[in-house]
Amino acid sequence: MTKILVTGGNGQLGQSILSLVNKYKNLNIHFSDIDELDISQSEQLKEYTRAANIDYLINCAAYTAVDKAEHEKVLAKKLNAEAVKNIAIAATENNFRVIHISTDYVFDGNTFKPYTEASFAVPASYYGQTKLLGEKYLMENHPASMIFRTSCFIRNLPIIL
Ligand SMILES: NC(=O)C1=CN([C@@H]2O[C@H](COP(=O)(O)OP(=O)(O)OC[C@H]3O[C@@H](n4cnc5c(N)ncnc54)[C@H](OP(=O)(O)O)[C@@H]3O)[C@@H](O)[C@H]2O)C=CC1
Ligand SMILES: Cc1cn([C@H]2C[C@H](O)[C@@H](COP(=O)(O)OP(=O)(O)O[C@H]3O[C@@H](C)C(=O)[C@@H](O)[C@H]3O)O2)c(=O)[nH]c1=O
Repeated sequence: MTKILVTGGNGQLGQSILSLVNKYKNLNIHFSDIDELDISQSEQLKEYTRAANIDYLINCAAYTAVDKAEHEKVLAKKLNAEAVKNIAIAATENNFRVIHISTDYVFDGNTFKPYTEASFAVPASYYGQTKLLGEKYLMENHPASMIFRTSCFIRNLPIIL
C-alpha cells in the first residue's frame, strides 16, 4: 500500500486533506505536526522518514503569517526555505517523492495575464521570497519533486449571519 506522510497536518491544508482520507482507503496516510516531526530539524527528518519508509511526503508545514514575515524574517526563512531543503535531502537519502505546496505570492501580481509555470517569479513580500527560495532548494536537491503554486484556501466553515 502506498505510504504518505503529511507534515504540518494540524494546519488548514493538512486538516482539509484529513477530511478526505476516508475516500482513499487504498492509501496509508499519516498526519504529523511539529510536536511529532519538526521539519526544521534535519537529522530528525532523516531518521523519521527512514523509519517510516514512506513513498510520498506532502509538505503542508510552513510559516504562513504573510504580514508578520516582514518582521520575523529568520523564522520565515527557516521554515519556508531551509526546512524545505532538509526535506529534499531526506527525500534523496530515503528515496521518497515530495509534494510541496507553494503560493501565488511568488509573483508580484503586476500583470493582467494569467500566470503559467514559465512565468518569471518576482515576489513582492518576504513571505513570497522565502517560498520561492524553498522551491529553488527543493528543485536543486530533489528535482523529482512536485510543486503546487496555489492560492487562498477556502474552508468549509458554517456561515454565521
Ligand atoms: N492558506 C492559504 O490560503 C495558502 C497556503 N499556501 C501554502 O500551503 C501550505 C499550507 O498552508 P496552511 O495549511 O494554510 O498553513 P497553516 O499555517 O494553517 O499550517 C501550517 C502548519 O505547519 C505547522 N508547522 C509550523 N512549523 C513547523 C515545523 N517546524 N515542523 C512541522 N510543522 C510545522 C504549523 O504548526 P503550528 O500551528 O503549531 O505552528 C501548522 O500546523 C503552506 O506551504 C502555505 O505556504 C499556499 C497558498 C494559499
Ligand atoms: C484583504 C483583501 C484580500 N483580498 C484578496 C487577496 C488574496 O488573494 C485573498 C486573501 O487575502 P488575505 O490577505 O486575507 O490572505 P493572505 O493571508 O495574504 O493570503 C494568503 O495566504 C497565504 C498563506 C498564501 O500563500 C496566499 O496564497 C494567500 O492565499 O483576498 C482582496 O481582494 N481584497 C482585500 O481587501
